[in-house]
Amino acid sequence: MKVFNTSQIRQCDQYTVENDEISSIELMEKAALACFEWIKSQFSANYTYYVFCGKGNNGGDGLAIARLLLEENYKVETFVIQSSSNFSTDAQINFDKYPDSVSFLENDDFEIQQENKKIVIIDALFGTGLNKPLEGNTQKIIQKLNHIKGKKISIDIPSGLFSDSLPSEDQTIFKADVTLSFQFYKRAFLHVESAQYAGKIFILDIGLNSKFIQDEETNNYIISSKSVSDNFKPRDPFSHKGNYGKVALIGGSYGKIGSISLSTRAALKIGAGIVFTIAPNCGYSILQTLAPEAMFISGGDEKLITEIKISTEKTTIGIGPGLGKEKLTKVALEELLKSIQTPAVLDADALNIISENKSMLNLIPKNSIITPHPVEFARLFGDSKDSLEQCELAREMAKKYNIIIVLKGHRTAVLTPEGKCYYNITGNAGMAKGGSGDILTGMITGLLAQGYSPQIAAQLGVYIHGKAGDYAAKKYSQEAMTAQDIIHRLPEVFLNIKK
Ligand SMILES: NC(=O)C1=CN([C@@H]2O[C@H](COP(=O)(O)OP(=O)(O)OC[C@H]3O[C@@H](n4cnc5c(N)ncnc54)[C@H](O)[C@@H]3O)[C@@H](O)[C@H]2O)[C@@H](O)CC1
Ligand SMILES: [K+]
Repeated sequence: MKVFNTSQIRQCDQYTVENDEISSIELMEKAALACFEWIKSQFSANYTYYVFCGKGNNGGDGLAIARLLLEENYKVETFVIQSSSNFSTDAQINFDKYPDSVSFLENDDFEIQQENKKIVIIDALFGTGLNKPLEGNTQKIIQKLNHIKGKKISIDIPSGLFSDSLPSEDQTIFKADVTLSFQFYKRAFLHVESAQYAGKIFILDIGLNSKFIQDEETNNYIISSKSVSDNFKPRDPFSHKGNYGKVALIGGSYGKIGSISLSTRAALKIGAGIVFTIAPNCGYSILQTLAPEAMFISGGDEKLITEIKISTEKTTIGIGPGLGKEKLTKVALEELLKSIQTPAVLDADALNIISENKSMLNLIPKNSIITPHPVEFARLFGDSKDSLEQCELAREMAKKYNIIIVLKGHRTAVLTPEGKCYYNITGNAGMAKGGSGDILTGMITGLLAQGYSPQIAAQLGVYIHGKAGDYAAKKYSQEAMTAQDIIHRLPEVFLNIKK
């Protein structure tokens, strides 16, 4: 699913009005109707709705929503911000059509009866037309709204937030519980510094022109459930284990055998045919017990990996979880990287070793997948001022080193050597725990071994990992779920992809 910037969304709007049988006012009505239907499905008529509108098209949406609510006998109070600018053409039409009186706000002295707890505040003050951070009365109005208790819904985007950039710390922005956005994810919804204002995001299809959407180019995408199903390869009834690849997960050190055992189990559970684990000897009994389906290969020493004895020709390597950074381990990693010709997966301490020996970056085989979290990424490639800047740096590094970077975070992003960014929107805060990353490494390595291209293995891996995490949270709660629970929920994910 494509992510467009504000100017592309505006062009798409315009293209739709010029090429489809729909006028801009009809498009606004369609957008308002979609919001109204969503609101109706979630809230009863017992709520009082306070609708705050600006004078642009976002305000026009708000006025139309308020009218639709009134027409179905919901209790509605509508406010319009008084400003020197005129209503946009379509907002004026909706203002004229509004069947009740509205209150014009010159400052923040409006009242909302809070003893009646059932209130919904609808923010239709500013949308994608915001041209600078809010100040003066508009700023005060939003600050006051942010202190009022009630359900808060932003239309299209929280007022005060820009679609394509991140806010400064002192920027005033409406804090929504829910954002009902039209047709597309906005980049601001995909970065933690701005997404926190949007709450839960629902994308409402308002039928914008599909040819424009198909033809218009972008470098940013959402990994959709459809693209996952389209890329998924069901197992062939006539196949044998050799058809599903050979994996070697390499990692673990004394006290950190758990991490490589999680990777091993994830690789098995995601469908890899044959799985080896290369770990220090202290891991032997643990691994043979926790993952009896996998074979153990000694890493050469009791407590750390000092040698990696595996033919890399037909084996897909995933290396890093719990590996440690001992000098002998570093040498073993270096030797391994020099010997691999095919894409591998590098995580955790494998990346930390490379960040302490930057020349090793050039040893990473072409089209390999690295899976750093933001701190590991910064160690490898330097600091960034925020997550958007880090994402752009990752895009450059993916191109420069010809690798796929899975930048883990609130919304994990997969950056490709062609400069594309694929955001993952599955997953939840229950996954922000030790072990989640080890599992992701196992999953991506297991998918790569099964013949998925590195880019697709990375995309499927992050999507499936997040989705399994969502099933785990549903069953065990975000608080109580552990990384192992993510592995246990993989069956639900596969059964659903197949549906
Ligand atoms: N994308 C789409 O397909 C559709 C978009 N629509 C709506 O149109 C919106 C965009 O509308 P507009 O381009 O009219 O813009 P907005 O409604 O976001 O804002 C423009 C208005 O806000 C004022 N303004 C901008 N920045 C300000 C600031 N910092 N302080 C004070 N005033 C400021 C402008 O003077 C203007 O009056 C979208 O967000 C969406 O809600 C819908 O009507 C239907 C279809
Ligand atoms: K808004």
